[in-house]
Amino acid sequence: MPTIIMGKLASKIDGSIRAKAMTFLQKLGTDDTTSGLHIEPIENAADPRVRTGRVDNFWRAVMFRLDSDGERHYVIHGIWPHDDAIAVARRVQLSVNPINGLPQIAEIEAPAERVPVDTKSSASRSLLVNLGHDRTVLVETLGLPEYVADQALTAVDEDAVLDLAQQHDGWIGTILVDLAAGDTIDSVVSRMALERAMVSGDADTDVLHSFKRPGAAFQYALIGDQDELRRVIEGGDFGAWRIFLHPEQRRYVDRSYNGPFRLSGGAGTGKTVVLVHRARALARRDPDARIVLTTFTTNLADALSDSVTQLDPRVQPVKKLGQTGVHVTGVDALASAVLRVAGSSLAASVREVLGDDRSAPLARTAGTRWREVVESTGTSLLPALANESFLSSEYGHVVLPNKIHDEAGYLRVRRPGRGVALDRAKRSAVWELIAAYRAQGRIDGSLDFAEAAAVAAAHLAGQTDKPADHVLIDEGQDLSPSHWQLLRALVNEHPNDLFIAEDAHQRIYGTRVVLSRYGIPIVGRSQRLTLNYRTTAQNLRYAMKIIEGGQYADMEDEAETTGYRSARTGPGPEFDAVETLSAELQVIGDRVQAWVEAGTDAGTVAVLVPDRFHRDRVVTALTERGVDARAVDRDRPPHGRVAVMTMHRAKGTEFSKVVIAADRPSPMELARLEALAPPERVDAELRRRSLRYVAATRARDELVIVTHK
Ligand SMILES: Nc1ncnc2c1ncn2[C@@H]1O[C@H](COP(=O)(O)OP(=O)(O)OP(=O)(O)O)[C@@H](O)[C@H]1O
Repeated sequence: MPTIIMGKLASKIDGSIRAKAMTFLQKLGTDDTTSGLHIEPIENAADPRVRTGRVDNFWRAVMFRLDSDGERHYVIHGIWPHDDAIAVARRVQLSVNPINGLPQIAEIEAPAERVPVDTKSSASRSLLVNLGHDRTVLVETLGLPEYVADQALTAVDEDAVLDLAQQHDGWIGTILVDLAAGDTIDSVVSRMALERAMVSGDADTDVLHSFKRPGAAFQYALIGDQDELRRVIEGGDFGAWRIFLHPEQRRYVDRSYNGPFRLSGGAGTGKTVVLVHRARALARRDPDARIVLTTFTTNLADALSDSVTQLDPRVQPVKKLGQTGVHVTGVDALASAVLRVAGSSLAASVREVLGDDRSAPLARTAGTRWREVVESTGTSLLPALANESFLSSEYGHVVLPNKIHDEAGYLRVRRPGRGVALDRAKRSAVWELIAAYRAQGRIDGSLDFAEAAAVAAAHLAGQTDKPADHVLIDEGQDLSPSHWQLLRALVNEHPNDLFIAEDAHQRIYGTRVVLSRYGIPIVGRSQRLTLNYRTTAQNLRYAMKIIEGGQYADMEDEAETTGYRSARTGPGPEFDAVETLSAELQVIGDRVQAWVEAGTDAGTVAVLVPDRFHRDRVVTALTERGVDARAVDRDRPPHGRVAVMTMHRAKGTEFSKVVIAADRPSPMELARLEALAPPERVDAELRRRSLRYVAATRARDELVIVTHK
């Protein structure tokens, strides 16, 4: 039975022939002598291994046949109309790159067709020359084909190198993107896992070996079975993440870590993809393992769960914490699950954390409680401290994790990283409010979300028999100290216990956490992803400007860096300035309607707005114009309808085309910010910027920003 090696290019099959291509490839993978396939060599072909096959009367597949150790492989290069396919088949040549050992398909052109490049005259204006590169290093260290190196060396700026990268799928394009972003040669070699070719032959065995190198996996996949084949073909470009992993992603999926590991990376750099693949890899490696895949909200968990099933239908997420398999859930739901099964033994943990009892620990305290307490308690504190934002953060970062029960304990406790300094009198006044908050909780018998996580953590900390073997966490930047205590307590300390994905620039909730303060030392086990797969270079530049200059720090308390790059290009973001709300609704309607009327699937369009009030107005305005739009809240974005959602809800989603209604803060919001203590205000400003950054990075292709004059 021949093995199919699917190229990424070939997986982007025209929708109209997808079903026929599937039938063709299925038959080929079963028996290449099946009648009707017409697997034929081509006369005078540049590569004697090239074959064409009959998909239907009109379409032909172009492939390479490789025979090694009695096994046959077909590398699928692509599918074209008959005459084009023959022409392509004549001129393509498969070889092993003699420098980096990766497979390379070159098109042998007539000499006149390739315009000679004058690298000398353009050298002074060349981006890559100015970055210190020359032809020798591009060709002899990285293995770029000579003509690609020459073209790259004449490109004057980043855009010109990216344009060239667009013409080369796979490792050549990816290396060019890295070079355009200013990477050193050493870091390109390491990111792409380039290794010197061991054998420089082009025998079938050598070529086959080249397809199995990590650097080739981003472009080629050895298809194991018919189901996988179907997923590759049906998924097309949108499904590429399931099959074609960048060597860097592959490394983080497969590698074993001797303790908690942190993977950071900007929006769209494939962090979630790594988590989902890693969950599957862990489940495959140990079918008895209990794997928890968690994130900040239930919506995000639903999306993660969908991705696990899309990646591999055999890894069906399991419903209950503690079951063998992959359990996908929001972190607060995780806390509730622990409390539910704890039963009567919970009382001791509640007392340990809060110093008192709760009669209904499964009920959640209302989110308005801090405000009510401040309003109903006469306090000597200035509004800069007597507000929900400061108090809930102080409670969550200092009081709960340290299990403080009384004023004396609060007066003694260290408050690292809290920014706002508190003298003794202020601490006493803060404690008075905290005590009032707790007293109300006692009356209700309930716990708030942070308390629930802290109690669940305390309950698990006392157990040796943990409910999980591996915990994988997405959106780590938004989690609170008690979430981290819970996650730490969920799994014993051992290799591959915690794997954390985070992006400091996308923290839109809560206050920053330093992991080592909550029993999660990373020490040297952290890496960053920098290649953005979602956003075009043009839109990425706009998004990066939003966070430029902000003092962001990561979960190890180090300044967060950027240096993100995109392999995709497209139109730059467009801006519409309006004066009134009705003008804004008009502009949003015009943009969305134009896209839909031009044939864009409405389900790939989204409008992102600051709040729910705004959202409902946009939905009404779009509906009145006859555009099928829906407000998205707890449910998944609708198929075939324009999604309208808050920027907070948009976290973790992506669309082809996005309109952002970038409202100015309301006078009330400005007054609220103004009243905060300076460090809190600085942090609130960072979160506001992060929210705009999150929104600006949701579009794959086109972005429109509607601003107020
Ligand atoms: N190896 C890959 N090949 C093709 N597409 C990929 C690859 N890895 C990720 N993608 C795509 O890039 C997009 C972003 O990936 P993902 O959601 O994992 O990024 P992220 O870093 O978690 O983003 P965010 O932080 O914005 O949620 C998705 O559309 C995903 O399918």
